[in-house]
Amino acid sequence: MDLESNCHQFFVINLYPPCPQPELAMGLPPHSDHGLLIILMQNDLQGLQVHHNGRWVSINPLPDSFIVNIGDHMEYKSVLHRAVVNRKATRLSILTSHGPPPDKVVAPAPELLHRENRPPAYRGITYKEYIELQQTNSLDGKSCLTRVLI
Ligand SMILES: O=C(O)CCC(=O)C(=O)O
Ligand SMILES: [Fe+2]
Repeated sequence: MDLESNCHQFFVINLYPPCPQPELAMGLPPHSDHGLLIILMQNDLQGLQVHHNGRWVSINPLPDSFIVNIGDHMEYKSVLHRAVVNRKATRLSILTSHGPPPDKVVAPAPELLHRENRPPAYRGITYKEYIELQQTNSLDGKSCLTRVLI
């Protein structure tokens, strides 16, 4: 397989400086990640929270470990998460995100729809357009997947 033309990798660094009023600020608003697989490392500070059973749960950083997230394009439940800030120290997270090429239209696989005899639940959209949609401020705390539901 020609990996260069069949996938797209992002490298992201998030820097969250100390915040005097963390209860009034948000490091990164709620979202689920685009792409297939996201591998994240962070310094030894809490900040990442996942939405679980209707509430935000803080993820304790484990030394020498990565957090692996499933992205929206895996068609498996991607998790809604956010990053909060703190009063005392700078938090850093570094991640790579792996997805299809930007111009690739991602849509439910016709073979699976046919086998299940079901209409598609999502409209087809290029990976690039999906990322642009995900970066808008109009998601209102919801996963971008809700924007491509039919
Ligand atoms: O800083 C974090 O732990 C989360 C970063 C994140 O969710 C992202 O960049 O998509
Ligand atoms: Fe994320």
